[in-house]
Amino acid sequence: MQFAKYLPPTCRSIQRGGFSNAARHLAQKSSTDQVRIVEVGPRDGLQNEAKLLPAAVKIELIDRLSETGLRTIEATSFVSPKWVPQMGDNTEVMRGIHRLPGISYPVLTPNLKGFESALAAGAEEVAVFGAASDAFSMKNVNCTAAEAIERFKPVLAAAQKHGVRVRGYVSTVVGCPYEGAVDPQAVVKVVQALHDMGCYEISLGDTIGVGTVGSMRRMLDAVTRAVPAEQLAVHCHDTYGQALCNILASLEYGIRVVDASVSGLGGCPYARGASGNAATEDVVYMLHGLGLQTGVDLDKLINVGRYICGELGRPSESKVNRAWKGSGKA
Ligand SMILES: CC(C)(COP(=O)([O-])OP(=O)([O-])OC[C@H]1O[C@@H](n2cnc3c(N)ncnc32)[C@H](O)[C@@H]1OP(=O)([O-])[O-])[C@@H](O)C(=O)NCCC(=O)NCCSC(=O)C[C@@](C)(O)CC(=O)[O-]
Repeated sequence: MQFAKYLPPTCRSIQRGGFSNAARHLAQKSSTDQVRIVEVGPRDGLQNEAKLLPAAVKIELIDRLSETGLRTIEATSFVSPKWVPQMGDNTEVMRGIHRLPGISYPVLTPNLKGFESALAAGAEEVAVFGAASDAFSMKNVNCTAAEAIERFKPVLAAAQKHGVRVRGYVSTVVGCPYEGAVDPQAVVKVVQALHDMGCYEISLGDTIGVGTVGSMRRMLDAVTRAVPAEQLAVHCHDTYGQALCNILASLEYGIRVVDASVSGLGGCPYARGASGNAATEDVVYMLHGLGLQTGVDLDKLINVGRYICGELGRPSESKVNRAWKGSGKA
């Protein structure tokens, strides 16, 4: 993958009076603010791990995450097992987890078939996933971005009938692994379509983690003009180490829902070379440092990260988790 093509032609200086001023302002103005973290490790994380884990481990992971104070835990996806074999045990996982009151366990559903299977497995919230680039959409769901939107219409109709909440995703919001930089207006088009069809929240995915504060701001300037920040979330992969900066930039726009993956698990099966999401431990540490509340117990989360990394046989991608270990804190 040629990541250099995502860099802006000139290195723009930080706008709006500087990033640290903006962050200070944010912390002062919003000290009582709550940020909801959408934990995507069991789905986005494990869908791209080379090691196939048994359903029992996934269930244990979700149950342990449920004890950390997280309110949304994306559990699995109802996609074709030929496309993503790692999620082939979706029904077993959904039936096995111990659902706690006040916690939502959404699952991904690309089409009506997926929605019907998810419903049968007891899902009460689903997510449809579109993209701002046709090339990525073709690789990911075998149809164009516009065709994917058409497939979502019956899902939304069925969800409404069954009282199921629907979240929307837009992938490749700043860069596509096949097309390069993405025009913010292409993002607006998909966000608007998902909003109009009834998604209660739309998560903006920097799928391959090439975004910078500059490109995120250009995208968010356009998107927040079309849909209120209260109905948006951000989903930042950390390939270039920019995820936390990009999340902080989105907070400046009033976004208060952040997707993250425990210990930075995962990547995207259709974006070779992309690393996992921002690690939940690192996101929580940053948000708490800003005086924002998440309701998440960082000590417990650290232990969940260690549990799943132990099962996968690899070190945590979370810097906070590694530092906690070094400092003997947990
Ligand atoms: C969407 C399809 C199914 C289209 O795949 P297709 O081959 O075009 O589908 P089709 O309708 O032609 O059906 C082909 C076969 O798939 C079956 N099928 C059809 N639908 C389903 C279903 N729901 N569940 C199980 N099976 C299904 C269907 O029954 C049939 O089975 P056959 O007759 O050959 O035995 C496929 O492309 C697919 O499953 N893609 C999955 C892609 C995926 O999971 N990607 C990762 C998630 S997105 C992501 O990670 C990004 C995100 C959200 O995190 C945000 C970000 O970071 O940007």
